[in-house]
Amino acid sequence: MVMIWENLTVTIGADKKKKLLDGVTGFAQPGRIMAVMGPSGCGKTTLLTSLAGTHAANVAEAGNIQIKGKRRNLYSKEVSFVGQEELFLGTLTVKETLTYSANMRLPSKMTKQEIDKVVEDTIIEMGLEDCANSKIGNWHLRGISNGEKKRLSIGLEILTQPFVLLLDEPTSGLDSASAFYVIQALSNIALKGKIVICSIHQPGCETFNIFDDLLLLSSGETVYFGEANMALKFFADAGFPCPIKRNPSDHFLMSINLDFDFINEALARCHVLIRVSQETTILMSSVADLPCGRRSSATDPNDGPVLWY
Ligand SMILES: Nc1ncnc2c1ncn2[C@@H]1O[C@H](COP(=O)(O)OP(=O)(O)OP(=O)(O)O)[C@@H](O)[C@H]1O
Repeated sequence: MVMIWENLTVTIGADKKKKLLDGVTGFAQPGRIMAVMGPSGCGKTTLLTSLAGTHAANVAEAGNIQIKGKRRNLYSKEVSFVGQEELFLGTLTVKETLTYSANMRLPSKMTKQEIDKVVEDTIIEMGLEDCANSKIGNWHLRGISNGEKKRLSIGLEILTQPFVLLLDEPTSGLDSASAFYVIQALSNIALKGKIVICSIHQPGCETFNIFDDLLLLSSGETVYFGEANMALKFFADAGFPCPIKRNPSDHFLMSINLDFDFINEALARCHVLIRVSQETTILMSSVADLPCGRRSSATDPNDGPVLWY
């Protein structure tokens, strides 16, 4: 019941020499929310659009993406992608926008009452009750807040109940409290048995703590992939302890930015950065049997880093 991406390589150019992603491997489980982090330009959006099957026409993709044991189908309704762009009709209210989209996208055999129920549930799930009847707004009409717009974008995608929800920086431009609220809402969606993966830039401590899993990228390569709460130990073991009072996510990015070759070498010495290998392939094929949901090991402080490949 997992989503797997194996040896994912994305290149541009006729000669396919420039690699935007270089053999990235990982998996995501239902019931868990994963953060994709890394410096600007490291390939976060590229990874998410590849997983969603919506990458630009000028890039070439190689590798294997599977959902529930089957190769990802580009036209599958199981995967939804929420990009950074928000395109709304400013003169419609939040509820009108959701109702319009629900009528267009939900099965035509559904009755008006059933569609209204889906819209109401989505409004509650995304905490949009207070602004349900407010106009979204545009350049000359003051409307809902940026945080509410982000939650509306997510609401539009969860109308169809996708199994996998991919989001590109759902908290960009939000203050820390609004960002926390958005990620909390996404975590609640994951808890309903969905896979949620989102890129995020330097979340605050409280927001970071919501994430179950973390994928850290640098220059299109994996630096860390595992449980989010084990990343600090991972970096400390590799010789990059997080100073007291520094935000962990700041620390990861600062360490990566030091010198990728240096950190890569240090991490490899610790036998924790393991590149795609024969063993990985075997391990990857066995993750399909993992149970869904948050694992008890995440709460056991005596456990070492759980490295999934
Ligand atoms: N279609 C494309 N054509 C050419 N170059 C591209 C294309 N898509 C991405 N890139 C380049 O690939 C690299 C990774 O881009 P990507 O948008 O995935 O990074 P990111 O980690 O999401 O960055 P940011 O945090 O700044 O949004 C960048 O150098 C970008 O310029």
